[in-house]
Amino acid sequence: MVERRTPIPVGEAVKRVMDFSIQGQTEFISITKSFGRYLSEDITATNDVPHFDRAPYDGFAVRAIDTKAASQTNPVEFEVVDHIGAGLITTKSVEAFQAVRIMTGAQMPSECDAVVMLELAKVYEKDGKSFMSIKRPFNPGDNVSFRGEDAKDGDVLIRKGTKINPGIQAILATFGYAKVPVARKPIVGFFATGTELLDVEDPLEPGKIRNSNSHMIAAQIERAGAEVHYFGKLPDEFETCYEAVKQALDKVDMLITTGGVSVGDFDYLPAIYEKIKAEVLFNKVAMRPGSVTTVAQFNGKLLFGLSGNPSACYVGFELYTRPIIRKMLFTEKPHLRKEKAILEEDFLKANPFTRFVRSDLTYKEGKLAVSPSGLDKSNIVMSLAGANSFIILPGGTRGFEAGTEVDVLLLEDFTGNEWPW
Ligand SMILES: Nc1nc2c(c(=O)[nH]1)N[C@H]1C(S)=C(S)[C@@H](COP(=O)(O)OP(=O)(O)OC[C@H]3O[C@@H](n4cnc5c(N)ncnc54)[C@H](O)[C@@H]3O)O[C@H]1N2
Ligand code: MOO
Ligand SMILES: [Mg+2]
Repeated sequence: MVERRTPIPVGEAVKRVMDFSIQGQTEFISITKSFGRYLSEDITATNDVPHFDRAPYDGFAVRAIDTKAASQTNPVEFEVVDHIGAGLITTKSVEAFQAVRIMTGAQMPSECDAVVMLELAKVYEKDGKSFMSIKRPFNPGDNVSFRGEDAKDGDVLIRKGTKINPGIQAILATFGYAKVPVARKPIVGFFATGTELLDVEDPLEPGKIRNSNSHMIAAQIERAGAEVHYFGKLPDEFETCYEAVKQALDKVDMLITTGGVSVGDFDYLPAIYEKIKAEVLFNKVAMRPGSVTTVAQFNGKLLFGLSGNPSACYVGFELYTRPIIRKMLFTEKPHLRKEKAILEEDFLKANPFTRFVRSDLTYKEGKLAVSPSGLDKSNIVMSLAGANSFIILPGGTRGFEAGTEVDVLLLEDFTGNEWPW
């Protein structure tokens, strides 16, 4: 008698995975290697930025009070007592009707509170001394970039769990983070199972297919922010698969297999979980594709038995494996980000189970529009290339017409979503 499995709702399956106790770890890496990694601690300003008042223009630093009487008919003259560029500070004390020629980025002389742009000053020499004159008054603070205007010492600037982008790299450098606290990348191992599988470089043979899941999953692991550890492909042989899975578990933080997880005669994953005494969290989910997705735990490690069918495998990873990886990367929003979009074409199939349709989400005149990126069957590979999202069609619904607003999950987003969607 074939085993009967009871499907559980997607939300329950997600919860069982996310309740699994697994923590991220911090490592410190050079800032030069930190782009694209995830912060494991909040980043706080360690000083004011800028940490001194400075000139935002090339010009003359003056005391605003000395400029009050300046007008078109009454130029006011200043003696230029020093000349500084960025990185230098003046040693002069600026007295009434004196100015320092100052370049963008240089620290303001302490007595000065305004900068006259070069274009507004008339420059000349008299008796071997430098002078400039202006024909308009300035207020205190005019053309000054103030200490702390960009950030104040102690400000929390970036939350842990954020993916480091080029702007964050600039912030890390600004505050002297030569070593950056980032989440250690979880090591995600995986096997592709199936006697039918050929390697990419192999010529086709009758009954055999090239192993596409490995390359797809490797990229999904990387996109999720984890480290890929590919153990290779396995034939559908119980002992071989059992030994391989058992030994691989020591080398990884979690282990994925693709294929061999359904009720077929050569689907050995269920028996392997039993033999290693793994606790199965679920083995049937009310979703399409990916209903056979199985998750088990053994010795503090999760085992993801993803379907062999490419589309089902892809969806299973995004819904269950990616969020737990993201949790280990310290984010508070580990799930795929959900948005609403207008369905661009009819999708008239009924949905006994919740359906995750691989789809192409675009902007149309300021709104989000979405359409399936190919055939909606779990064995289909081609629809995956154009998929940047999943349309969620709830279980128990009949069909959806073009123009309907639907929920979509974003695959290329790195901010994420809290649970529930
Ligand atoms: N009697 C039943 N049969 C099936 C059921 C069921 O409930 N009762 N479920 C179906 C569903 S739904 C799915 S999904 C598949 C899941 O099968 P498995 O996860 O056991 O995967 P396999 O049987 O090993 O392979 C399925 C399919 O995928 C191809 N495959 C496998 N690995 C790869 C790979 N690395 N690259 C590309 N393609 C791969 C494989 O050749 C098969 O065609 O079971 C249904 N059957
Ligand atoms: O698990 Mo299967 O992918 O539902 O088609
Ligand atoms: Mg099978």
